[in-house]
Amino acid sequence: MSPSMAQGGTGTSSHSPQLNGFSSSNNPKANSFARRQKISQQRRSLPIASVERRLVEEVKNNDTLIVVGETGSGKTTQLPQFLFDAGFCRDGKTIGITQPRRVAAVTVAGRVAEECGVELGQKVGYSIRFDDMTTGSTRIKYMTDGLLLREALLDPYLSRYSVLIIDEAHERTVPTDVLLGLLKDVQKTRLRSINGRESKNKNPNSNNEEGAQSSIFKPFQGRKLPPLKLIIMSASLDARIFSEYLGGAKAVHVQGRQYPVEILYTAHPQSDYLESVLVTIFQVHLNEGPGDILVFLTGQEEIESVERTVHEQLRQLPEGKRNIVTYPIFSSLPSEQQMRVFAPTPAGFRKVILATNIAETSVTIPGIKYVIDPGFVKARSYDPNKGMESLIVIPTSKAQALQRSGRAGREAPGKCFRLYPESEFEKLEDSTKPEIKRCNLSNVILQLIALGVDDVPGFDFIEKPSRIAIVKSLEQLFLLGALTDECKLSNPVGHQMARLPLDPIYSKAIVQASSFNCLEEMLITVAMLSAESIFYSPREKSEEAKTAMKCFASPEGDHVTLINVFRAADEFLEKRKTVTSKDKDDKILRKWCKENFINSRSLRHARDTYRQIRGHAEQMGLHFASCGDDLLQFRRCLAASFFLNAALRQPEGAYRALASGQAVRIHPSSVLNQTKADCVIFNELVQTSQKYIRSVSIIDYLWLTELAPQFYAMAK
Ligand SMILES: Nc1ncnc2c1ncn2[C@@H]1O[C@H](COP(=O)(O)OP(=O)(O)OP(=O)(O)O)[C@@H](O)[C@H]1O
Repeated sequence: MSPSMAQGGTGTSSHSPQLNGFSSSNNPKANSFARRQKISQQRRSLPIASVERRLVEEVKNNDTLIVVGETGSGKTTQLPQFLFDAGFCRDGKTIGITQPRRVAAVTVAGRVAEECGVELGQKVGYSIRFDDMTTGSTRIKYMTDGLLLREALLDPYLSRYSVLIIDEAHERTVPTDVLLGLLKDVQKTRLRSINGRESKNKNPNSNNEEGAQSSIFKPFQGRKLPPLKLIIMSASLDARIFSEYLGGAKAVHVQGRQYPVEILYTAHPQSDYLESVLVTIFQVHLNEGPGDILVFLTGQEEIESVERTVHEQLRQLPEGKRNIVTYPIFSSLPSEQQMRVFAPTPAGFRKVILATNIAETSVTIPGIKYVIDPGFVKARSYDPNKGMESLIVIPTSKAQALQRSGRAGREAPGKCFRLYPESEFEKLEDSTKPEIKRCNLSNVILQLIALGVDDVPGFDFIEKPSRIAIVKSLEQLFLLGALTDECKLSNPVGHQMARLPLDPIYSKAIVQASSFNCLEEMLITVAMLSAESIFYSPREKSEEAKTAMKCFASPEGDHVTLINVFRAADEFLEKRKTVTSKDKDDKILRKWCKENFINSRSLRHARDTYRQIRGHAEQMGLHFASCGDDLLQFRRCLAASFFLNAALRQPEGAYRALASGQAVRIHPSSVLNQTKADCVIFNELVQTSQKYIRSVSIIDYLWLTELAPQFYAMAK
């Protein structure tokens, strides 16, 4: 396909190409005084600036407040500063703001620190898993919702906070939903600690008044705690649902947006949205004025494939028009690489950012004027009856489409190209189905129990997960040995599992590996499994890639194969002895990866993750050992950990997953694709044309009854 080919229907109006003279909002040479002036003027022009006084009054008068305002109106960056200025951090208290995504917490904190003229980590900071940029002086703290939930494990009353803002609540991530229930309770407990003061949310119709329901926490006996102000915030929120849940909380709407975003639809549905993405990128590049492009795709593989094709097609353009630089951003990309998308666009170039929904909410990426939205997202899906979680590509909701278009129009007017007809937009769901209704709950349940919630089905969820999903997850935790018969954390396994920031099945594998003398191998395995697609196979070199993979392939399966890759990279670096400079290491490793058809981004992610979980395991005092060449021991540990994902070969050649009874096949990317092992364990089930299992290793069927009698003795 020629990049200059115009495809009817995206509705772009033609502009004469203006390929030179791109400007970036982040000129590093700008004099700091001028920059401060500019920022202060920008702040004053935000829609939220005109309602500062009113918002502060509303927060003073209401313990819980819902704030809804257009994308880019200034909620995330300004409201915490208004509250700080109004004295909410007196007595050394902190204002905490949660974000569903790490990248948003980090970049917004950076922006607010700059607006306040302070160094990041002083008055303004952020805290995300494995990265804490706060100090004793931090008063405005951005963090992920998951991190605040973990903080609650250490301080159930979250006593350092005077205000907690749950931002982007429409995303309805599991941690956000759970936090809402917990924070309601923290508010009640804190109020009770000050002479049973009445809540300031006065709603005669509310059946959720303070005291109507008993606290999940033990009665508070101790010092008086200041009241907690709770603010729920989003651009695309059905305020009614939240208000009803939060005892009739008041909703405030911030009117207006800073710059308009023109929305364009295709005339017809697109049969191949990736093709349409490519056409639209080049159409914008060749026909529209200056400005960077943000494209939403569903995952790493798709992003990397579009990135390659953009570069191939660029070569076909006249020399003066090849001025595109591409940057990917997805969750498993190491954070320094994620941050590259926020850097100023090189002079004379147009930046094209290829992103998953990681860049959908909260972030402001300087320079973005055009958004291309094919309308799809990869979402978790869970079938509690089969106990199987999978990732599927589904259409976005209207709320997501709105958030995506809101990434343009933040510094100047923008355009959003939705690659589907307007009639399709009308058919989209209004909001995204809450994650808690479509994922395995064992992780969150383990955390709730660790927080002291005894009656998980009775927990005050904003929308209750199905009873069967709760029961299945409790059953899974019990089978993993995390819970006792009384549904308490077991000692020490359950407590150890709750301390590890991983899915329980992986926490169990790590705790278990310690007693199988193969902790090192299991840490590598879990780290490698956390990265998407370690092997990389370009279409035009698929035979070479297959040969390269054979050098690492183990007849025992994918887990040992992944360990082989990890260790080969380590040995290679060791031989080159380049530990003096991380940059040099990275460069050499990238070259090695390229030669061996390994995805260097994924390997770097795995190496980072390995270091982080190893740190946790060491802190917990787990017995650190390697089983060396005795991989039998390691495979027995795989069976003892992942026994819920075992499959038996059937006479006709397919496999049957033992826990769910589903017919599955080994994925073509597995090293065991051609083998005829009788019994295997796996880590992932993907549904494409049929059900495939990925990350597969051979085990002995008898190990299951020996090592997991709690399940296989029952199942017999
Ligand atoms: N890193 C940044 N660089 C430049 N401008 C920024 C940056 N962050 C924020 N801004 C400016 O501040 C405005 C308000 O951003 P803010 O994140 O507070 O809005 P919001 O209402 O929370 O939006 P959303 O609902 O999309 O999260 C942006 O539209 C943009 O003009």
